[in-house]
Amino acid sequence: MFDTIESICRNVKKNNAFFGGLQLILAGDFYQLPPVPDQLYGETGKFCFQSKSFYSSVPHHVDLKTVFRQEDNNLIQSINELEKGELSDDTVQFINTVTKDIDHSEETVFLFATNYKAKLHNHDQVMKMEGDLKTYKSRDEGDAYYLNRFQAPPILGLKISCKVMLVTNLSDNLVNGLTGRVKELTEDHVKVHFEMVDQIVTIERKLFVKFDPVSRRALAKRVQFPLILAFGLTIHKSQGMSLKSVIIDCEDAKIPGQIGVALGRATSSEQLQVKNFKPSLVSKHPQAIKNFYDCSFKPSCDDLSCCKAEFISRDLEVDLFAPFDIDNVELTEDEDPDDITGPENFVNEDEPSSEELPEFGPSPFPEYINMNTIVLGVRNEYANTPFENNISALSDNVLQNDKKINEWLCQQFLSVKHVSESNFEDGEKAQQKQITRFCTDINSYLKTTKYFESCKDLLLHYNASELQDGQFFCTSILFKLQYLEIEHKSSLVKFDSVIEERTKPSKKSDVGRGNIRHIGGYCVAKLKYKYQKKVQSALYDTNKVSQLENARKKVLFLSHITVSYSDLTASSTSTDTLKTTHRKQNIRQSLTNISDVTFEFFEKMNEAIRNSETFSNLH
Ligand SMILES: Nc1ncnc2c1ncn2[C@@H]1O[C@H](COP(=O)(O)OP(=O)(O)OP(=O)(O)O)[C@@H](O)[C@H]1O
Repeated sequence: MFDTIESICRNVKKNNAFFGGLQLILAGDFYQLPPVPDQLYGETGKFCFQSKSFYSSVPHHVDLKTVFRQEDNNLIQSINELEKGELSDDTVQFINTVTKDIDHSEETVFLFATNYKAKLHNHDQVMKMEGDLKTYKSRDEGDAYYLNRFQAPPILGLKISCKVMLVTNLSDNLVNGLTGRVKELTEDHVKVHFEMVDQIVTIERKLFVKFDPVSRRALAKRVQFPLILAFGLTIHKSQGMSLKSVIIDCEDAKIPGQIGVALGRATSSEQLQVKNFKPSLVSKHPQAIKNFYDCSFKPSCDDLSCCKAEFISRDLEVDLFAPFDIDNVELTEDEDPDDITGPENFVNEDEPSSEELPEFGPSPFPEYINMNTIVLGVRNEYANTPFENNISALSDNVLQNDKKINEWLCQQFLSVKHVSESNFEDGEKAQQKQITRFCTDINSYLKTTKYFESCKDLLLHYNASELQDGQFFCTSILFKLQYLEIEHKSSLVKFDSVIEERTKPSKKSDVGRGNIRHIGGYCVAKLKYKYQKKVQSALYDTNKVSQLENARKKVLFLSHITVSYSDLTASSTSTDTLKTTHRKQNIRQSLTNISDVTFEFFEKMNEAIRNSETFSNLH
């Protein structure tokens, strides 16, 4: 973003100095909330000091050290430590002193870590107010994913006197984030009194568009009043505000700096209440920020002549700091147990050469493969079908021990054996996972040109009138070979011991158990998302009160069985499973982690599924 703005300014001003020669003063605190990535615009969430042109165009760096918003030193120290993710005992102690209920007033603002909680709070507050509720449904068009991300809501429920916030810039002083109270509600407009600018403004519906810069078309459009309820806000939305009375709910806060930003809104600790705080919710920013602040490369502000420097392209190559790449997750080199041997692997394997083929003569097949039985089985399968005659004719050749078809059968048997050897451990009973891989590889083999050509050669040799029928014959043989191989591999251990092993406590590997934990977390996250959507679709609808209550309870329950990643690492007794869950999560650990008790539930469920499998239904 920073580089783009720099380049646009240069182009607009037709001046090759940085930012087209414009003078800039940038103010910011990188220890607050990190940038929000936007895939559509190629924004990876990097900090602006990681932009190529930052150091050349903004050489002077001044630390502002005087705090004006707050006077209470305990509060100031706590905010600083919370933002940096370095908590002292004093700060934890201070937060414990601000957990008591405060007296609510009209001024009190509730802050939440998630949109879901803020929306619910606003719904509850407006429903509690006296007066008629007026709902405004948005007119939507386009992709649901982008529609969900518009600030203006799909249903806006308002009452006279309710607290609202502008979510767009209407003029120089009517800006995004300005709060006010509703004075009048009509079909076409909403009148709002904005106390800060002391203005009563008539607000009309506005068009919101999410534009795709690549295809140059709108992905989603929404027509709605540019307002949201503002009894409760997300911490993100509260950035920049000063609040005289604030209640902060820390539940689900997981972004570095988030709780610090929330406490940083309070002007004093008297009218500050912090709920659901746990030190484990506080995480650190990337090291790149510390590097930025520690940097000694800070020319004084006495000589600003360097700021007049012309744009020199090589300056853009200067890279003083190792870039922080949010996508650069360190993955372990473990082999992913979910990976299955892809078709390419098999296709690239050399097929058994003809020299390896057993001599034609006495049966070259082991005792568990009886070609006559296989071929008769295939013949029976196609009895009373249009393919019956062709398949019978081919079968006859096998039954007459004809050389060509026996060679073909040997070749196919060797191929199946070859795949079997690469999937099953020698002399050990086949596991379900190995069987799945084996079947996948056989399927891949059936798609190879070599297999196709060998069938064609065979069928042309016998003048099979319908090549397609012949293909059915060949493939059926292959499937029967596959089945017999699986049966053989599964029978290496006696059935009794299979049952015994299945009823024994699980002996799965750490990776296997980690996978169960990860899948469990995924299921919980999906369910939670589903019920959150149900809740949101029932807001402000008096016909859906029970649906709302029901779904709300489910979300609450699902929230209770999830834990933050740091809590999990600190308290889990199944730490062996965490390596896998960590590997499967992205750098922010934003996937849902389940508690140990919930994990045990999923493990038992998995065990029950395994136990319900029997030898007879393996195929
Ligand atoms: N020099 C000053 N003298 C008196 N008051 C000041 C001064 N600078 C800022 N303030 C007051 O301090 C409060 C916070 O200022 P401001 O919003 O600029 O800080 P900020 O660093 O942007 O805060 P944040 O990033 O945490 O939102 C405001 O109420 C502002 O009026």
